Amino acid sequence: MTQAEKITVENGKMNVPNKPIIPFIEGDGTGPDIWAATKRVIEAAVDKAYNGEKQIEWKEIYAGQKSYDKSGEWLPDNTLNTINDYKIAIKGPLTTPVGGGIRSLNVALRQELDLFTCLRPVRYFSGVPSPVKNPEDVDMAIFRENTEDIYAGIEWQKGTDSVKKVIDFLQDEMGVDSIRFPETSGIGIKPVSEEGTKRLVRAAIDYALNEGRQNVTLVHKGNIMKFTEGSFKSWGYEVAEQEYGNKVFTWAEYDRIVEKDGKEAANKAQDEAVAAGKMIVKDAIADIFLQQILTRPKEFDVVATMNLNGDYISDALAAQVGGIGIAPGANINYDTGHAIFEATHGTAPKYAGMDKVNPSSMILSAVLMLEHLGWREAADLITKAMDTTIASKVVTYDFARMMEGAAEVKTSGFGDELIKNMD
Ligand SMILES: NC(=O)C1=CN([C@@H]2O[C@H](COP(=O)(O)OP(=O)(O)OC[C@H]3O[C@@H](n4cnc5c(N)ncnc54)[C@H](OP(=O)(O)O)[C@@H]3O)[C@@H](O)[C@H]2O)C=CC1
Ligand SMILES: O=C(O)CCC(=O)C(=O)O
Ligand SMILES: [Mg+2]
Repeated sequence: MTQAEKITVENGKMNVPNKPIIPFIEGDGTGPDIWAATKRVIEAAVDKAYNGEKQIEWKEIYAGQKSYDKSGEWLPDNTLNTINDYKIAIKGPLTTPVGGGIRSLNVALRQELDLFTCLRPVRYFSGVPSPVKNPEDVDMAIFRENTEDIYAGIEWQKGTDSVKKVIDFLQDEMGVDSIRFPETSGIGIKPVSEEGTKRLVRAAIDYALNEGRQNVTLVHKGNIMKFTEGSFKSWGYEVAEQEYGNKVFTWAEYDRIVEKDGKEAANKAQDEAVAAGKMIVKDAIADIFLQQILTRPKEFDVVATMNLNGDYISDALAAQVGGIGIAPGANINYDTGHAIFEATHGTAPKYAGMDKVNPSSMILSAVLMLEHLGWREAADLITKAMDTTIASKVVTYDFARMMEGAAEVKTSGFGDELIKNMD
């Protein structure tokens, strides 16, 4: 029997043994339902692809309610240390209360392990019911910065001594006179750094070039938040031009040519760059971008954006290809090789324990994990089974309610169906 071993990373190269130990967090709410189906599907695919030559040994680690009930801790050090040590993990969603209580454990995992990219690929599976006319036009990969922004949760509550101190400082020492209601305001801080932006944009450009994509769009609200979102745009263009100059043509370059030689010259330069096989790096302001991905999604391939924008954009795009039930994700540090794979959606608490929700988001996150491990044969088996199963209209409630002639199955039943359709 093959000995189970840790995945290691040496000189930036990941070594995956035939029997890697992979930690998992079951998650809160519907997490246990979707994890049970996901685990069975992964095991069946690996078994089928490698005839027992490869196998995953699962190692349960704890976070969220299950952890709190067990040890009184929401996110024990042991969980962080284990992921740090074993490099790759997969998790179900974890609850974050609104307006008080603990801060997001999901965000804490990303920050503590410095998983600076949240990669969320969004593509259409034929037959999935969608609210738009041409959902197949959506094929985008979102690179969401995962450690900074207003999402970092640096904020002070209204009426506390701390918020008073911050407001006094802003008014007395920084000359701020635009806090509309200082006595009743809470305050949040939005850190966005050059370092954080550049490593994220670098990851997005590398991905786009490797995947042969045509463009990367930097999405920001830099007209309003000039030194955070606006700087994200400038630093993004900087990294594109300084590090990928011979492989990309940027809209910053386009604008410089317009200024110097006019629009015709800029259009000509862009056409020549595209003809020479260069990839376009462009940008869009976040509000209009949300309209454009709906009206002309074909124009966007890879999206690089900040944390909060990325959160909104990923749920919005998921809706276009059939909803959050089929939206996978991965939190990755491309420098250290650490990664946690997780669905885009949350705990969907009203369905907890009902064996009802769609496990596809978590299963497709597992596909990303298998691809990350280099186990493409197993990943492809699952993706193909997903195609076949959806085409046969055997689906969970979320798709069944929008699909004519569907046979509704439970979470576990959808897992069974995928396993049956693996060939
Ligand atoms: N990474 C993570 O762990 C995340 C955690 N969360 C947390 O999850 C909790 C609940 O968040 P909430 O805003 O309700 O968002 P959720 O994503 O949990 O659920 C919202 C709705 O989306 C649909 N949905 C979600 N998951 C599925 C699925 N697997 N299959 C089919 N439909 C699904 C359901 O729609 P319908 O009602 O129409 O059937 C559900 O009611 C919060 O505490 C939040 O902070 C949120 C996002 C990510
Ligand atoms: O951490 C949470 O509870 C929400 C996170 C979230 O919505 C996301 O990462 O997409
Ligand atoms: Mg979200």
